Amino acid sequence: MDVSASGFLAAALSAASLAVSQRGGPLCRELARGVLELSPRGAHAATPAFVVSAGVHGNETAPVEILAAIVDDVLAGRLPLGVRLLAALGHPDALQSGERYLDYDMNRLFCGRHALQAGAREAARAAELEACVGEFFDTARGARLHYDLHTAIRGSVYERFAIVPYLGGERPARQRLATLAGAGIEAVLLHSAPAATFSYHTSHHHGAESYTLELGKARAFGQNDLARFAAIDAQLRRLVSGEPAREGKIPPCFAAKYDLIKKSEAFRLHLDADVENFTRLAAGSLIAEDGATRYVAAGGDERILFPNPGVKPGLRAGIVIGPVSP
Ligand SMILES: O=C(O)CCC(=O)N[C@@H](CCC(=O)O)C(=O)O
Ligand SMILES: [Zn+2]
Repeated sequence: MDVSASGFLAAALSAASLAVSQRGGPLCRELARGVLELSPRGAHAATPAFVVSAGVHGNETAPVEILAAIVDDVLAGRLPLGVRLLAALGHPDALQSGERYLDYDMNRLFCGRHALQAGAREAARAAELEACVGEFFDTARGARLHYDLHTAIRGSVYERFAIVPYLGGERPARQRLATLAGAGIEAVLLHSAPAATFSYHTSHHHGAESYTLELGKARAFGQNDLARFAAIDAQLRRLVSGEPAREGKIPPCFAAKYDLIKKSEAFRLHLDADVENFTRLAAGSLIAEDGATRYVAAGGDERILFPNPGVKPGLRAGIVIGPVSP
């Protein structure tokens, strides 16, 4: 890592305990490496419980810098705390090496899926994070919110977008979409099936209002232009301090139609190497093929999200999406 880290981030990266004064400030409990629970004095069961995670992928560093600065500000008394906050730096070892993952994509290992990849370093960490959020939400009787902060490998037609985990066929309330817009979110993808992601885990197993937030392009520590993240930073600070969230105009919504699954090493993606997320797919064009399986665009404003032929066989190599009304 080529930037000097301090406070919460430095402690997580070096696997050291964070030295926190417990006098007067919020109550502070370290649940695991890089996982800190902060509670205002006088918090009770109905106090809103907010999980903010970042760095589930080790190459996505801007959200980590933002979350770490917020935690440091709360601990130093520069930002008031109005909720119970669980701040989680997802994968400190991958953050150290600047890689998306070390052995296996951790955002495919939640909902107990880690048991199927027991040898992977991410399996143990996914299980640990599941235990931390389980303990955190266990006593929460008020609002439960989870923002899992990411950045994307590619550029995007919509620079900042939210992914709503599958809600069993329900649509998120319009007010929730307005709150995402207030965080600078320009488009929303609704998943159409369960997944083994962190946001689906907290939504499905803990009844949280959960999102994966894609906030820009993935860059290494020291190379982020944090001004591009000002809207999410401001919204997080409002939510953490218990102020009303800012709302904006309902963003365009899309739904996942199907995943491009890389079944074998024969998988070929037939899109430009630099194609952006949310690029329209011309009707009838060949998107990808994998042996005898051919993925052809159906038209009707179909678009591509997260195309990545480099994933391990068995995993998602892209999502074909289409517009839906919010
Ligand atoms: O840029 C990419 O190809 C991947 C960015 C990323 O990490 N996205 C998340 C989305 C999770 C979800 O579908 O909720 C991921 O792939 O894990
Ligand atoms: Zn990610």
